[in-house]
Amino acid sequence: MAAELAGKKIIFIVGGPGSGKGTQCERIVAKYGYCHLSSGDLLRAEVASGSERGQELQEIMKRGELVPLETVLAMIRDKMLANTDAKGFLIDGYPREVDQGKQFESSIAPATSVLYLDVATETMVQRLIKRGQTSGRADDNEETIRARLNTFEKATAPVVDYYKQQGKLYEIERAVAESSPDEVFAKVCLLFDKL
Ligand SMILES: Nc1nc2c(ncn2[C@@H]2O[C@H](COP(=O)(O)OP(=O)(O)OP(=O)(O)O)[C@@H](O)[C@H]2O)c(=O)[nH]1
Ligand SMILES: Nc1ccn([C@@H]2O[C@H](COP(=O)(O)OP(=O)(O)O)[C@@H](O)[C@H]2O)c(=O)n1
Ligand SMILES: [Mg+2]
Repeated sequence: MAAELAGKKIIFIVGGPGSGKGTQCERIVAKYGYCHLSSGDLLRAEVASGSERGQELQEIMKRGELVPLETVLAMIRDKMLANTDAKGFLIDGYPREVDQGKQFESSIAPATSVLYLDVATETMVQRLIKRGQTSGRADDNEETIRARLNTFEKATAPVVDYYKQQGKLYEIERAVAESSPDEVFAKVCLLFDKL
């Protein structure tokens, strides 16, 4: 447990590729002042740095596979410890596996809540193909999108059940998660207003 993070709200933001995690995190930051840490963005920053580690990460991400647990956990921890004045943290796109969640909670701090956006696979495919037209992301192409969805189904879907059993899950059900960002955010606020 990192003492500097005691008492901080820590919310895992979980959902498939293109489920709207980043879109909701932007709105949560604007309204509630949390620190938004997107694991995908942290990894892309390492890739953009041109480091040798970045090149290795890029290869994994282009295959839609998961990078080593220790790598992404260390990146998130460093960023949290550099932002201890934040009132809370949004850990976007993490955990990707149950073990990642356990490692985070034992070595950094327990998660206060887990926000899950449930969106249908084909909806996510269409959203990401559209985003890919402007995002410039190396993984927003149909082949990698399908690989990421497969990774999500196999490795990350169990994370949802794990935190549901722990009573920590706050689910945005499909009917809402597939509507507009405003409607999703209205439901998201019901969680953050009571934290
Ligand atoms: N209709 C609709 N589209 C959305 C919503 N949220 C996000 N989108 C669109 O879906 C695409 C993906 O949204 P992101 O917020 O980047 O999704 P993400 O979960 O962060 O995706 P990854 O970073 O790839 O995991 C974007 O192009 C958004 O415009 C929503 O609530 N409704
Ligand atoms: N905890 C994490 C987060 C992202 N990643 C990698 O980074 C990529 C981009 O993550 P992201 O959250 O921006 O996008 P999605 O994969 O969710 O669509 C993932 O596809 C993984 O290859 C990872 O391996 N482990
Ligand atoms: Mg995102």
